[in-house]
Amino acid sequence: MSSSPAVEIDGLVKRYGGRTAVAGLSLVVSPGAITAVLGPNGAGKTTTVECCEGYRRPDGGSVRVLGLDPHRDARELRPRVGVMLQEGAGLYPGARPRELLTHLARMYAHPLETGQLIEWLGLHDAERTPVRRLSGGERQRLALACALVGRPELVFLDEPTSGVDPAMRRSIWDLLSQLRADGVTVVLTTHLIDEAERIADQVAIIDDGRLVATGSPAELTSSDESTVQFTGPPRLNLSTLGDALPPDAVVRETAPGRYLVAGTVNPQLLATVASWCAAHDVLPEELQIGRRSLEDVFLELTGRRHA
Ligand SMILES: Nc1ncnc2c1ncn2[C@@H]1O[C@H](COP(=O)(O)OP(=O)(O)OP(=O)(O)O)[C@@H](O)[C@H]1O
Repeated sequence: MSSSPAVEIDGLVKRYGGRTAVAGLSLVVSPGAITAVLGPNGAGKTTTVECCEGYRRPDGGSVRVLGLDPHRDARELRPRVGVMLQEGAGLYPGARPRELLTHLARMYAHPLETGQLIEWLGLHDAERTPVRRLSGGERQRLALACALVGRPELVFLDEPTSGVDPAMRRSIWDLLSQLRADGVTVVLTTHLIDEAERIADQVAIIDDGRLVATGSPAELTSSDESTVQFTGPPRLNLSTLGDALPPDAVVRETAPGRYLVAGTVNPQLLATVASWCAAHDVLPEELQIGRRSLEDVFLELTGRRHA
């Protein structure tokens, strides 16, 4: 497998009239990996992916996909790249899933077997239903099938599991993991942080048209900072606990009766919390040490503005 990047975005800028949707974004996507692009609504995820798909022309910077220019080399890239647009856009409303997939399969040299795709994506009951009558989740799955039917080397999936029920979501995750095992590069956008955490090798967090963090889920959540959480009676006066904690630690009540201490967690910090509880006659029903989740990191990086 080649080790050159599957996608290389360098200083990408895209404007819509006076609005800058992507503001100098750089990102390198490794081949044969699953990369999840996360970001708040309007962060510029779809615009970035559409520049990679060749649907939009950058106003600045450069994009290389499989070493090629998505616009200039569109013809060469088409058979090698699968695309799933947001909410299954681009499907003919009158087409039926089986005929649509069979038709698409004819355009590729080594397509996947249509029946197999229909089975993988649980579309057998809907294979003869016109697209316009499919449920939202069925349409999503059909769009995913259309992106995969040509056996692409690289797929761009815009929110592939949005509107899909939990069991089917897991099947899609399994399918994406299988694609990765076969050496396919997957780039997906999602609002589901647990999706990124479970299946992505690389996560890219975008905010305001810029890349604000990238790394594996473990890299993004690893830090000395962690948390102690405990439960007790609601509305405890935390000021004396705050005074007893080291300067880098903070405590707050996150929900009635649920308390969170964030900082450098070590045995001394735990002892401080336990002795404060003893002094205030608080028996914590639950007391646990936790790592920052990817969601904590995401909200820290993107949430302040939206809070
Ligand atoms: N064709 C367009 N014309 C004008 N503005 C647009 C156009 N497409 C997108 N935008 C704006 O560009 C910004 C980025 O949009 P984009 O769809 O890339 O964000 P996103 O991160 O994919 O958002 P979401 O999570 O809501 O799908 C938004 O403010 C959006 O309103």
